[in-house]
Amino acid sequence: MFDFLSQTLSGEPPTATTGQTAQLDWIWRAQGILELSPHHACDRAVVVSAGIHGNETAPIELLNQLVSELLSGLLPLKVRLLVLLGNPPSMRVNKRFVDADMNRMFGGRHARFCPNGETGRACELEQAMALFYHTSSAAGAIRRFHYDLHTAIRGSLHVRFGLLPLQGRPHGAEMLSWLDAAGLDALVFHRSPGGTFTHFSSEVFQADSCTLELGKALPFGSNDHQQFVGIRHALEAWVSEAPLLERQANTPLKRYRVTQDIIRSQEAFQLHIPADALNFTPYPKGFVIAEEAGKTYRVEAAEEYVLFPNASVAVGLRAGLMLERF
Ligand SMILES: O=C(O)CCC(=O)N[C@@H](CCC(=O)O)C(=O)O
Ligand SMILES: [Zn+2]
Repeated sequence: MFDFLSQTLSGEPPTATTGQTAQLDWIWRAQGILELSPHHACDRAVVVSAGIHGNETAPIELLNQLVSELLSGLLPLKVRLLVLLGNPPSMRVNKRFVDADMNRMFGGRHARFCPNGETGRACELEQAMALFYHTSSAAGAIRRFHYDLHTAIRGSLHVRFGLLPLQGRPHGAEMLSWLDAAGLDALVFHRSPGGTFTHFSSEVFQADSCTLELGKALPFGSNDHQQFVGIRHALEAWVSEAPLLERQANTPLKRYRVTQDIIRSQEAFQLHIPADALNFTPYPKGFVIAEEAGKTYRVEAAEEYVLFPNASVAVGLRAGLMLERF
């Protein structure tokens, strides 16, 4: 039985690209792209992805462990499952990306970037997802889900949280209660379309999709896996259709919506959020968040919370989000 992560990091295909166990069939579709199907019929098609940013290693290790448990028969598989390790070249060098941020390229936006490894990979992942959802539908698995796992650059006042893409239909109740039971601290609702992988799966395939932020980004081998036990159990329960225990956290899940997408549209761009500010730090009305020629971003509500502030993004990309509670 091959180790999916080692195989992906090696850059080589496995000796056999298909196989089966007592419970499932697997197909290695390409580097970092593995499909698993149970022998019995099922109605869910689930995509789990990690490593869209190569330095966010804990979720990559988490998915690798999930694959090992499934392939060894330790965990029963009850859904059709596509496991994606997003950006192997950036995983090899422990960087968020090699040339450009892939999580701004989905939904065909890769065509707007200078062609590079990430534009090609974003296109390959879109096609792998399309093939998976279509073949799953043909096999009767018509309920689509996508969880894209990340860790953040900064520390955070909410350690574990989900980001839900903008969509024209309500977010699925089953996914929302799973996120609650998984012990997340907060949910953030986007209010504009984006080039993220979850926006793509939600918009194009009507999947119930969520970006999961699970802690702070650290290199391979440096993660404290105790911090990821809750989400590991939640993912195991999801793919094996086992009941998930009630939420263990003693505070209810908080809800935020995006009030402002801070875009760096020029080279000369100043962000007034200190380097050590944690995600979800509140700022008062009137506070100047960022400035560039002809544009000043200010806190407009009584209080807004900052998320993912980053002045060094490429021109044209998101340099942070401002949020409000609701
Ligand atoms: O810590 C940071 O600055 C970024 C962490 C990260 O990669 N977050 C995702 C969120 C995607 C979303 O908005 O759904 C990203 O920025 O791509
Ligand atoms: Zn990320």
